[in-house]
Amino acid sequence: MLPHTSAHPLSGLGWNGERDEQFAHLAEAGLTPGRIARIDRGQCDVVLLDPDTGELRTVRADTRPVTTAETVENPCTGDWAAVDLAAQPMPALAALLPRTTAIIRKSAAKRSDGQVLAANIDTVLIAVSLAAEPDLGRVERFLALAWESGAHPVVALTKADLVNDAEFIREDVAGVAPGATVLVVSAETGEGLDVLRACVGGSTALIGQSGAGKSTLTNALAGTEAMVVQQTRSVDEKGRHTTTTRELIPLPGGGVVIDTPGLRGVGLYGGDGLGQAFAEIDELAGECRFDDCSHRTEPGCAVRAALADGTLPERRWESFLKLQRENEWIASRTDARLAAERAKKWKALTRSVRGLPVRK
Ligand SMILES: Nc1nc2c(ncn2[C@@H]2O[C@H](COP(=O)(O)OP(=O)(O)OP(=O)(O)O)[C@@H](O)[C@H]2O)c(=O)[nH]1
Ligand SMILES: [Zn+2]
Repeated sequence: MLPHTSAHPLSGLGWNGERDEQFAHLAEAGLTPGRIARIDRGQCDVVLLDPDTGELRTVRADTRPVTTAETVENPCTGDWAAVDLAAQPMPALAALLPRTTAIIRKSAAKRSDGQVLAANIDTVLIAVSLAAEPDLGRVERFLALAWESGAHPVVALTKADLVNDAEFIREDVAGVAPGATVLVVSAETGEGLDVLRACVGGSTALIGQSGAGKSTLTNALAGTEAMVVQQTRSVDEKGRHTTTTRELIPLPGGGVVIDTPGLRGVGLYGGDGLGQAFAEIDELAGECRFDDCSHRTEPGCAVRAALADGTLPERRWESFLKLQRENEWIASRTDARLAAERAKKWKALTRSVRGLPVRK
């Protein structure tokens, strides 16, 4: 087993002792750990430590061996995978490690399966431009999605150089973002970037509307060292391949930014992210006289009372109801079931790799 100190060559990409332990059986079977940087129709770019040179490199691998009909289980950017470098005709993914977090998008209104956009994210960085008045409903939607993923949300109000009441707007946004960090930044003047850097250790996924300043923020965070992962020859190809790691961008101080096209403009998918994004409504509902209060006509309704005296703004309540309606259709397919299935598959796989029972 590889030592899991901070000096581990993969630790900058998010590898840690827990993953090292999970991977032990697979390493014994001759597989190499790698982090998926990009998915592309049946294949992916995966960043791994070359077993021969000990250096990081990007390898093109076949994703089909770990692809199933359950789309939410399929490999995505940010997943840690076990790579079979010796597979023919090209390297192939042999297994995915269990995810710590995942950003999931429902694929179409009538279908109940989701698409995983990014996995193993520690922070969801929500970029919101100060160039126009922030759409609080949209911010709330992003926040619910972020909480839902299991990662911690940070809202970056970008382009602060364009306004002179940034702090005022920050307070407004912070008011609809309980539990989240809300920062004011400018890539133009450098304002707030140090604080932002301190907030985005580990793996950060970027979401936000087109033009919100996501690419600019990534560049500011990554600096000129963005491309430390060199493109090198893949095992079975003569030439250099042309794909880049631009969707999994290593940061100079360690950690990565994940910026994939799929993340740009995402919806919601089930669960209690909504409860966290609207924590004060959750709390109010707990104070209603009836446990199953629908907050419409019941006596002793704390939500109605808060709406009446203005402590709960009508806009905030409407926004909550709208997102809740969007979420309802998915309620029967819980994340718990998906997690259980994944754990089952994982056990079966490690067992088959090693031919031994797996420790719990
Ligand atoms: N004044 C000012 N302009 C900025 C700042 N950050 C970004 N911009 C500008 O805003 C525009 C959009 O920035 P991008 O970084 O491309 O935004 P994006 O979110 O990546 O946009 P998409 O790629 O469309 O999703 C560009 O013209 C940037 O130059 C800033 O801090 N200040
Ligand atoms: Zn109520």
